[in-house]
Amino acid sequence: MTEPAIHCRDLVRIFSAEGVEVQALQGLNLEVAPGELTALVGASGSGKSTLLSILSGLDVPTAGQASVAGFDLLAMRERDRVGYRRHVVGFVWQQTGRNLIPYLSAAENIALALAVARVPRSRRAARAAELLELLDIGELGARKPQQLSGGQQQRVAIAVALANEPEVLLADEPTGELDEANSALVLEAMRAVNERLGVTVLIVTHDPGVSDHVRRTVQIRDGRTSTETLRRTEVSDDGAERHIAEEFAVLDRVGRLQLPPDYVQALDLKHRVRLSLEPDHAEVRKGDSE
Ligand SMILES: Nc1ncnc2c1ncn2[C@@H]1O[C@H](COP(=O)(O)OP(=O)(O)OP(=O)(O)O)[C@@H](O)[C@H]1O
Repeated sequence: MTEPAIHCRDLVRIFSAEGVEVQALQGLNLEVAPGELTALVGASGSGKSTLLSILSGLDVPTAGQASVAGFDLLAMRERDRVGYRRHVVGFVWQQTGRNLIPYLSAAENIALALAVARVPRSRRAARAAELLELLDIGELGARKPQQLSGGQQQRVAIAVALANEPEVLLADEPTGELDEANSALVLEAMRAVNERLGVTVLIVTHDPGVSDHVRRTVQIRDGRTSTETLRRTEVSDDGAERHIAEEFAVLDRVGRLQLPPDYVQALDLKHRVRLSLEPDHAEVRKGDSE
């Protein structure tokens, strides 16, 4: 079996602020295969940014396991972390200002990232042009960020993030400051780089439009992965295409799963529930006898 590009097992991150403990991640499990394009969604405060900070090597988990492209994020020393951020992962942040240097042109921003990635000077201009072309903004290389639309800036940011040829591209709300049309272009660009370069992509987002661009959406609730939606297209005999989306609950390694809150509410489930094993399924029923 190939090793997952992203692997988190029982991941815990506890923040202590003024004597109060916040469990941002409470035993999160996630596997992303190499070359997969996955969206991570969840309510505000569910732990998405915390997870992304850990995966990008900016934050260290309290307990559990986390590895990206075979790099163990708990065991890594500070010096290795710098190398990891420089060579293994690429990031795109929500704020366009955090991604690009305002006084450099799009091509110069990419060339700078190439310099940091130690690409020889003689190859930088051609590589920058290639990346701009890949992102469909080949003609915009000479423009400074403020001369570009938000969507164009984020596409330059993707090119910058790809400069070091990362194995994994991480994006935190890359469409958070964009309108619907620009969001679609940026998500499409993510999909295109995933397909053409084979880079593994994980996008954290609130954007409901993301479902049109990714096959797998993982939902985080209260610091754990709770459900997943997988989409596929079926072509019937008469050639008609049908888009199918199926939602799954996630079962962890020891057999735990989270029931969706609307199920719990609809059946008024509390504290204890009855479980029974049927030939081809399991049943969950209200536990208390009336
Ligand atoms: N540095 C910190 N110190 C204390 N608590 C923190 C810290 N960072 C995050 N938290 C808490 O951890 C929980 C998860 O936060 P996180 O930012 O990961 O959520 P999120 O899903 O990314 O939310 P949003 O969608 O609003 O960005 C929240 O309760 C948050 O208040």
